[in-house]
Amino acid sequence: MKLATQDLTIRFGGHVAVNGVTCSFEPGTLTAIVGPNGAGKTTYFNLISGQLKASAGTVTLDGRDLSGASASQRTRAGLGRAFQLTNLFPRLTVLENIRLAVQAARSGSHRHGLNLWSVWSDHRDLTERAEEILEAVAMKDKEDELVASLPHGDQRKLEVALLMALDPGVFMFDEPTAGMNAAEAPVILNLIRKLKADKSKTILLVEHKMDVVRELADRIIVLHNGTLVADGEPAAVIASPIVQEAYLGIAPEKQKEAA
Ligand SMILES: Nc1ncnc2c1ncn2[C@@H]1O[C@H](COP(=O)(O)OP(=O)(O)OP(=O)(O)O)[C@@H](O)[C@H]1O
Repeated sequence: MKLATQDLTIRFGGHVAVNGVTCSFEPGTLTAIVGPNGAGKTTYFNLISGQLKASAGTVTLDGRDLSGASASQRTRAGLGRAFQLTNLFPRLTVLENIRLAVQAARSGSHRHGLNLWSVWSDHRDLTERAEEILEAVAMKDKEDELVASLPHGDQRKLEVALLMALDPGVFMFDEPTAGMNAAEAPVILNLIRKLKADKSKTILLVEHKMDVVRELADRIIVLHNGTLVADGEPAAVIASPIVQEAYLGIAPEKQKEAA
């Protein structure tokens, strides 16, 4: 799905946190969003996903204007953001949570009425799909554990699993490996690599780790003080003076020395 923002802006009192950002994101492309702390990256995500209402500007998905839509309406329209755990059911197991998400994603396309055979076979299909997803995030061995009892890294992996289960057109990841250990992070990066291979998906990634950005991004956009200051092919954007200075903190004279 094609996602676009037009003049997207939000003010908090006198502070403009996102300032007239116009940008579009195409299927089959992973765009990394980088910028210094406080640049407006998470706020931009919140405006796209509907957690925050814009002061001005629009968000469209395949040309459909979602600016007035709630966060859950945007999710239904195909915008997928890695969920916070408040969206999970803490007293259900890992498998039950993922199965519910798979079911939510399929509802509408699988209506069989009250036929016990189809209810049973649906249940089996949903469980199989949920188990596949748990396998992909290396959590199959935890499927019977209660979500509330999971350590932090597993909870983060489960957020990604939930997003996979919902199978949106647009995937939005906000520092997906933050707080993960050395064994957990590669699992998530691998999943994002696989998603990239599915050319129908549009992927947005807010990420501070430049090695991850270099490897995964097809394109980088840079936010600085809420404004879009660079947009393009990764090598060119990383090499640009504005990124060297504003993001990597290298002063212009040091850039000359480094060159
Ligand atoms: N709800 C809010 N009320 C007031 N100011 C806010 C609010 N949310 C964000 N801001 C401000 O907007 C600016 C952008 O914040 P944001 O969290 O989007 O930056 P970021 O680029 O994601 O930073 P980081 O890399 O540290 O996560 C900051 O100055 C922040 O203090």
